[in-house]
Amino acid sequence: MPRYAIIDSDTASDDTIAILLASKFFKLLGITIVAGNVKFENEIKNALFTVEYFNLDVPVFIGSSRPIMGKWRTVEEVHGNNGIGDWKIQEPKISPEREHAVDAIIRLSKEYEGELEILAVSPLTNLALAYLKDLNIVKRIKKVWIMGGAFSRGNTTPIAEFNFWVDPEAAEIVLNAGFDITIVPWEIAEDAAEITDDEWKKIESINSKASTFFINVNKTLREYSKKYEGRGSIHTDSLTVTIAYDNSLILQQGEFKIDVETCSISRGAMLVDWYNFSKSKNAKIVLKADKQKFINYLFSILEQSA
Ligand SMILES: O=c1[nH]cnc2c1ncn2[C@@H]1O[C@H](CO)[C@@H](O)[C@H]1O
Repeated sequence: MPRYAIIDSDTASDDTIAILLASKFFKLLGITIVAGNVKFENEIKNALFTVEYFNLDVPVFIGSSRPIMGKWRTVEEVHGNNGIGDWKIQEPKISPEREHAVDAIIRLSKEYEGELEILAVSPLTNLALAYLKDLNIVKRIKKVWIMGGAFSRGNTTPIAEFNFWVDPEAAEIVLNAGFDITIVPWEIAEDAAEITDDEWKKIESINSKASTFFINVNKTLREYSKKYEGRGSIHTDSLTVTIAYDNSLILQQGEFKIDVETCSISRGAMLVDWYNFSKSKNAKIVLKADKQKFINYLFSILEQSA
């Protein structure tokens, strides 16, 4: 039985690998683009390039080019000016679909009612807008996997992770809509999705079409991580997609009421109601993930010279 998914992506560096993994693990019905990591035109181009490079038969839908309310900044310093390590690529020959991403999410949720999973490795703007346009989407979508939120070690502000920080209002809307949600937070990925020097060298030496792609698109991410965070690059989006595919990667999880702070200095912070003061729960959260299993999946796909 195939599993059906849409990946929602602000396509830069690790997002492209998450797209590749998702296309292997799921019947991928679409890539929906949302504002986040880098200039919007470059995100679209990176998604199209990924589809073309790996010959994927997956449509790309353009979504929201800005968050719902707040101001945000793109992070070219993390991903490279073009979002993929400044790799000089040719203009993709394929084009995005004319249908808007929000409409595509709503339509596909009807066509694949009860079977569609959303892999949200991005700010949650598109999904929030789809929900606001059609509240019944909640009943039709099987599962929402979210890469987002930090417990207390933010990668964008001292307390906020990038995806929640870019559009905290969207995150708050999605978290409280009633979806079946599992969140993979930043710190969990720091532990389970770091590519060390050793692993980076091993990937280089695979020398397949996919490993060459991996090294090129993640070059700036790696340099940034080494220089500013003092370790290897963190492949959170790829980890989230792999966890969605194989739940045995989850070594520990909990279910809590989770909110996102939308005010001033703590904007984008994830609030976990550890002691259940609110007497309610709205999402599961991964607390520990299996790094070895993740690496095995990643390497096995990079070794297939697609
Ligand atoms: O410094 C960073 N390291 C890794 N990913 C980042 C960084 N900044 C933004 N992102 C993006 O935000 C999510 C993780 O927070 C990922 O989805 C990634 O695409």
